[in-house]
Amino acid sequence: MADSAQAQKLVYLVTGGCGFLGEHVVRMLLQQEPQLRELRIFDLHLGPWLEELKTGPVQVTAIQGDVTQAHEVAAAVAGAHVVIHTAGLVDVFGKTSPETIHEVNVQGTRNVIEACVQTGTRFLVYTSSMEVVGPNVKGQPFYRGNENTPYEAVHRHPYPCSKALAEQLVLEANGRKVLGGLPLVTCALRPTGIYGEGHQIMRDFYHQGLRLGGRLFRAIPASVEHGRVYVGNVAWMHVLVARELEHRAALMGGQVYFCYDNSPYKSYEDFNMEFLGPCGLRLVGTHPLLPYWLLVFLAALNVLLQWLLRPLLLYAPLLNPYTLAMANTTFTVSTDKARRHFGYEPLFSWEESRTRTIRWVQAVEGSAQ
Ligand SMILES: NC(=O)c1ccc[n+]([C@@H]2O[C@H](COP(=O)([O-])OP(=O)(O)OC[C@H]3O[C@@H](n4cnc5c(N)ncnc54)[C@H](O)[C@@H]3O)[C@@H](O)[C@H]2O)c1
Ligand SMILES: C[C@@H](CO)CCC[C@@H](C)[C@H]1CC[C@H]2[C@@H]3[C@H](O)C=C4C[C@@H](O)CC[C@]4(C)[C@H]3CC[C@]12C
Repeated sequence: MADSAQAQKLVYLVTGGCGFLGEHVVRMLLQQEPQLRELRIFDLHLGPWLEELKTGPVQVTAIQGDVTQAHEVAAAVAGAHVVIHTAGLVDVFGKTSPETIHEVNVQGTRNVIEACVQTGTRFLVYTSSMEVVGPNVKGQPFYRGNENTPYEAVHRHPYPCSKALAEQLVLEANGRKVLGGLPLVTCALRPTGIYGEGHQIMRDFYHQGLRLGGRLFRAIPASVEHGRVYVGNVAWMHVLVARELEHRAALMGGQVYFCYDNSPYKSYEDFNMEFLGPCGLRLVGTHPLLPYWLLVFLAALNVLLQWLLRPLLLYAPLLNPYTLAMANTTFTVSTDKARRHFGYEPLFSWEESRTRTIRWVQAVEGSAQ
């Protein structure tokens, strides 16, 4: 693929290309992949910003479609050299049913794999998640672990269950013969908590802080480390993996890679303050202001309220037993596997990631006034 004879010859498909991560992958591909001839963007909801991309040298094809519909996926995949499958239902707040999460994340991924096999697409990059590993239901810490660190990955929540099943399907599909007889090459990227421009939960915390008079209240001990990675670096990893899969198929096929960069190890709340602080918010308390048992109680109460109110409205607050466990369990990554296997170095330094995210929050602030 590196031959100059093949310059501007490649067709890529990004599923979920209008999501938070997907948009960054799309923009990164257009900036950093000189061999791109056509970029297909497949999503349930197409963003208006796609229009501005259509004036460049690469043909941008927007496809409104549903990954749960095998025929729609097959039509989008046909003729693509590489598929980057980021589409998924990211729901840890009980907004959607477990069945729907399974349908989109697991059956949707199965449809993508089958479409590759049936139409002859050889390279598939899957956006998995740290949650495929943990934190597990026992709340055991994963302290600066890597892809080989032993950890009991046991889940009950529909979202991590679905991501784990989908990842397994993708890895097992590595080596399957696609139309034409050549082997499918797959791999999975596992981001930790992604942050950056477009991060909805950061926006929610920001607005919550504004409603509380510029304050947020510490709920989680500062000593609990939570892994975070900048969206631009996650997108860059996807671009690199997609590019290198053909050249290093034997090494990279069937592999998993955590997504990492130089973002500091901090608690979830302290990390958010790196951006919300410069935007005028203050985190009150050096220790959690409420005892942990009370948070557990409030989280359980939210589940009950969600269930009681379901016939009337969707009550989906940030705090529930699962999100509390996630925020309250150390889970951080320290690895260089991506560097060793495909030469990954973060494209954005921590300072730049931070500055970009702060600028984005400030713009959100401007637009909210
Ligand atoms: N946000 C994070 O912190 C994080 C961390 C680890 C992994 N991930 C994974 O990264 C991927 C992208 O997550 P995100 O945070 O950008 O979420 P997102 O919700 O912003 O983006 C997901 C996109 O998928 C699309 N989509 C959903 N259902 C679809 C369907 N049935 N058919 C077609 N498209 C559909 C949505 O419209 C959306 O544009 C997901 O697979 C998620 O599991 C996210
Ligand atoms: C107890 C609250 C007091 O402030 C804090 C609640 C925070 C939670 C809403 C978030 C804590 C950890 C987050 C998750 C994590 O960063 C990794 C994720 C993986 C990814 O695949 C999807 C998003 C998420 C589940 C992310 C969601 C929000 C948290 C649970």
